[in-house]
Amino acid sequence: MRVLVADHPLIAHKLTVLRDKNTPSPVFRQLTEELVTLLAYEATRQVRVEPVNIETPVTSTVGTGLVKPTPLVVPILRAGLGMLEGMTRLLPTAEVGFLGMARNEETLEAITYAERLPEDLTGRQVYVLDPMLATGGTLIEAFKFLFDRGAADITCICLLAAPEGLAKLEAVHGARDNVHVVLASIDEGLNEKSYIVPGLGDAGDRLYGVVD
Ligand SMILES: O=P(O)(O)OC[C@H]1O[C@H](OP(=O)(O)OP(=O)(O)O)[C@H](O)[C@@H]1O
Ligand SMILES: O=c1cc[nH]c(=O)[nH]1
Ligand SMILES: [Mg+2]
Repeated sequence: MRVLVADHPLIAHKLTVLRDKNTPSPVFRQLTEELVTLLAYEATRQVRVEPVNIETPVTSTVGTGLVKPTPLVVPILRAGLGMLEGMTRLLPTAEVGFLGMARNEETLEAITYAERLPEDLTGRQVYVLDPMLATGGTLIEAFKFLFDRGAADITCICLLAAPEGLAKLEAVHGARDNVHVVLASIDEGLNEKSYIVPGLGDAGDRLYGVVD
């Protein structure tokens, strides 16, 4: 498993505004999209490409095309949905599948309440979108789902991770060279409610303004 924390002053700045409890939902949504586009630039470094022959107005040349089938992007509802637009802006031909998952805030168990993915993911590159990696329970379930269907490799883009969640993911997938996590920040840790500290609060609530 490879973990990459994107190191860029604009990412740090946008993340700071996102963390601020006074940032309203419309600004939060806009910043989330912008951050994802910046992180996606790093996360897609290993996207599969092949040579393609094209004609420019001047001559024939060999360029670069995405290998088909193109990658599958999987936002984890709700909060991951706020990252979709920022991702598809960079990868407009990607297909999109959906996983609806919610963490039970008492047991911290991740429950899957919706799934709309291709049955067969054999050989596919998959990009999972979820802003928060807290205990890691949600991503471990999501990755299991995708690998069980044959996904070849998984790159997850998150905004924040807690060291505890990363360690849990590492314990399950550490030996794999086909799991990548791209982040804007590794925060200090989890509080007594397993929220990320300093964090940004509940990402779904802040994106959509509904407190659950
Ligand atoms: O690493 P974990 O401890 O599993 O927690 C992280 C999960 O919690 C949040 O979703 P939530 O369950 O709040 O659902 P929501 O997106 O509908 O708000 C977040 O978007 C992750 O999916
Ligand atoms: O800090 C956290 C932890 C889980 N889910 C969130 O949205 N935020
Ligand atoms: Mg939530």
